[in-house]
Amino acid sequence: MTALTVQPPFRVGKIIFDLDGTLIDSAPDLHAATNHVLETIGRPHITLGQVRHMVGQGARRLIEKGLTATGGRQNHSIDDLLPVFLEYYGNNLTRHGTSLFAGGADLLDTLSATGFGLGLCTNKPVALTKPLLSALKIDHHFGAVLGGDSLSVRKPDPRHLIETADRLSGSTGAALMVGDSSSDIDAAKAAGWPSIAVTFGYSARPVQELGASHQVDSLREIAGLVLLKTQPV
Ligand SMILES: O=C(O)COP(=O)(O)O
Repeated sequence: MTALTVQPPFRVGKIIFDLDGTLIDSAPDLHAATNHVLETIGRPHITLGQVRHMVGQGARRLIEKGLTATGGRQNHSIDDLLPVFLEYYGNNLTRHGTSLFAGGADLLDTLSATGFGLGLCTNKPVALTKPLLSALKIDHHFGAVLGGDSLSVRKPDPRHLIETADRLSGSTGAALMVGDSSSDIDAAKAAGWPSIAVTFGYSARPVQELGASHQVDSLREIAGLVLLKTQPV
């Protein structure tokens, strides 16, 4: 864990997680789906490293960035390419190796057992999020799951986080956001929440510049940090 100068004492009953780049390494399958779209319009493939920095603002933005990286938008319509992406990705959510980051399963088990209300707030379409959580066997931990299309707003709009927390039943008190990108941390700041940024995710910006309350180099650090600084309320 990297200690920052400001360390507010967490006192939260709810923890909201981002998905891609935070709990799961989904880049291999997002990479394959993006290249499938590019292939259908005769564009060259892009690398896994490029895709890692393109994830976090939903499927439309990923396709747009894939086009930009391979010659520009030109006359291609995202509306036409989105179904191609969603069909391929929906059929291949874990085929190329999408998996939990190290320590993810234990972390969720510990937090659930301790009584935290856990929510998931991602910019991924919700219809793909739920089967992915099931495939990775972590769906039962989350009392609320919101995707990028669940509301009319999405991260970095704080209402996406706040609504996720509000839909958690049986837990009260303030919430903590755990994420990897500026969308996550900006949304938490706008909501007035503390946040933990993971350093192993997909942020295009250096994580220390995101302004999170804390940052961690592994999911394994979070239980100790949260249990140390919070009492579920
Ligand atoms: O960009 C996406 O599809 C999802 O990204 P997120 O899970 O980091 O919000």
